[in-house]
Amino acid sequence: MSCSVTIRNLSVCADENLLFSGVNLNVSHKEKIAIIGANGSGKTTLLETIAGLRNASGGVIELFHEPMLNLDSFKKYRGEIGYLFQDSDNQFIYPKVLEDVAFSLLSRGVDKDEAVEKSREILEHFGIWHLKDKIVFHLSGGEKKLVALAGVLISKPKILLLDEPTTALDFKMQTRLTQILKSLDISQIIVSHDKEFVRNVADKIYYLNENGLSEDRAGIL
Ligand SMILES: Nc1ncnc2c1ncn2[C@@H]1O[C@H](COP(=O)(O)OP(=O)(O)OP(=O)(O)O)[C@@H](O)[C@H]1O
Repeated sequence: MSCSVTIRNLSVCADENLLFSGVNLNVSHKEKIAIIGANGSGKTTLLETIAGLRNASGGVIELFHEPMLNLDSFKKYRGEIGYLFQDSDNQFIYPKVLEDVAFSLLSRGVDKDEAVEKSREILEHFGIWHLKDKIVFHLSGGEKKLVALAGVLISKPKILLLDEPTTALDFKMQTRLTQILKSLDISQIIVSHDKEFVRNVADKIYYLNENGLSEDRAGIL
């Protein structure tokens, strides 16, 4: 089976302290997996390392079967990886919703009318077209999350990394997000404390601690 992300014996330090070691993971083409674990166990750090935003201390990350030998190697796949940050405010580049969602297409040279049309499509699909002229920083936490996700998905990444996607979402928004993620036929790595949500979305759930990832095969976590 074709794997989008393969991790072998990964270890990562923060401030020279070993956070975790022995992390092994295969995320196949279109597979959805979730990572849970205690506060401070390194879930966000692991996602950042997979995205090439920080250095590993040891081990190998392969994207699309190609080993990422240094942070420069990740550049080739930057357009294939979508990253939804834990704090949506870190995601926004433009002050207005429509401009922000269109940004990644415009930055790739897509013509303005086409970028606006694609933005309209995704905002309508998410049920938030009415927010198009709002200032992103004035939105509710849940609205911000959906706008940020629209901005990530508009460029059609092949791998989606999501850090605590349900934070600030009420039940209705969470249901909407669950439907959106389940309908996406791309590889997803979801970091979350929300076990019910990940059971609904993910094919596999892993628990992270300092000794690596263990899969919750029995469904007891
Ligand atoms: N750039 C950094 N410099 C120093 N320490 C860091 C850095 N990034 C993360 N850490 C530390 O590494 C540890 C793991 O942080 P991380 O955010 O990855 O954990 P987490 O499992 O995502 O936590 P939470 O569930 O609370 O979001 C924390 O103790 C954090 O303070």
